[in-house]
Amino acid sequence: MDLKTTKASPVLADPSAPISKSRLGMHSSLMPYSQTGTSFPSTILTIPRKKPAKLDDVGSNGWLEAMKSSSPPRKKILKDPFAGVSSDDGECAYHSWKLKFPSALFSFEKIVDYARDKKIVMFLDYDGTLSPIVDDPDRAFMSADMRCAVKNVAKHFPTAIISGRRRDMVSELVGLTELYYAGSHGLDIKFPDKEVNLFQPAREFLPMIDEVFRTLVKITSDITGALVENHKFCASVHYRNVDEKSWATVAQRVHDVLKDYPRLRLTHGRKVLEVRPVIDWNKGKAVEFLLESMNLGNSEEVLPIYIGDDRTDEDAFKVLRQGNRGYGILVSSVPKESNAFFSLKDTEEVKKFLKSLVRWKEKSML
Ligand SMILES: O=P(O)(O)OC[C@H]1O[C@H](O[C@H]2O[C@H](CO)[C@@H](O)[C@H](O)[C@H]2O)[C@H](O)[C@@H](O)[C@@H]1O
Repeated sequence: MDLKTTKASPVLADPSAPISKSRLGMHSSLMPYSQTGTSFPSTILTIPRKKPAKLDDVGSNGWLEAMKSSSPPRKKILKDPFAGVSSDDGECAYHSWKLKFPSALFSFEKIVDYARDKKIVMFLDYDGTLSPIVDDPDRAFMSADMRCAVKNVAKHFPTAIISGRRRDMVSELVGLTELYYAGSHGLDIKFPDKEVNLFQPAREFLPMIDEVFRTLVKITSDITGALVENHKFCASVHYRNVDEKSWATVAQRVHDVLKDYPRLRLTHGRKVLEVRPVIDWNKGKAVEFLLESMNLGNSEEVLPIYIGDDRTDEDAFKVLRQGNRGYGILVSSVPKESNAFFSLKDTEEVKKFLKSLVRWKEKSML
């Protein structure tokens, strides 16, 4: 582990110690609906050696179901709670869903009213949040206008990009050196404008990920449309461009490879299978770590806002919700179960929200 910049260590000495309400920065008054859970998840890092439970075929362990429901088309009945319940009357379902997850644009006054005496810290996912979902992951570019919006946000609030992509790739796509970057689902963190200051809690997994990446490339090479990306601390197997009839083959082959790697696990993203180290670290832990590193982890005066569209963003939403510490905003145009508080429909609405925040801040400074 290489940790050079932070004053506060992310590793808590006693994760079971009680945490006071003031430390949590409780602010239930603005919650759109009732909150549960007040315990602060510790940022302590553990690397379990235990073999995770695995089932023998992808049909029986829900992989296929999860694959079918990821990134769902609007007009489809879906059972997965993370996938939504859209149907032919999808519009209607979407509107009633928004009663539970109100639009962050519609609730903007409420949000900034609450933020008035607080320091906002902005966390942004990349794919599906800053750049629209496209078929080719290499062509997921954010618009110049979005870049400008993020740049302006970062002038006023500490801003971090938290992505499943490898850090150097996402930082190149965003192209703003003044931001914090957490790549590989938070496993590779870099502070702004500093070349060497990194936090990489899964360094020991590098050779293993590299090896598994090569194997995944090999075993999917005959599946038309399959694409494997090496994200340094994790690997992604894309099936967005694979004929649905072959999804079971993709799943089974990835599953078979993972049998030989008990220290790796699989998570589901949007038409992507993500192979990650079995360590107690995720986007939520990265958010906690970054707040601590900024010396902003322990205050009622801080309001973290996290915007993301994916299941992996749920870990971050959960952290903000469990501690009632800040706001998760889910980007989705279909109803989905989520730990977020608010919603935005798409990247255009994300941009509007960011611009509104900048306008509000600049006005408040006059
Ligand atoms: O955490 P994120 O920044 O949201 O990254 C998650 C994954 O994003 C990318 O894949 C997704 O976007 C692609 C481009 O729009 C799309 O083709 C793909 O189907 C989506 O899953 C990235 O390529 C993955 O490696 C990331 O894990």
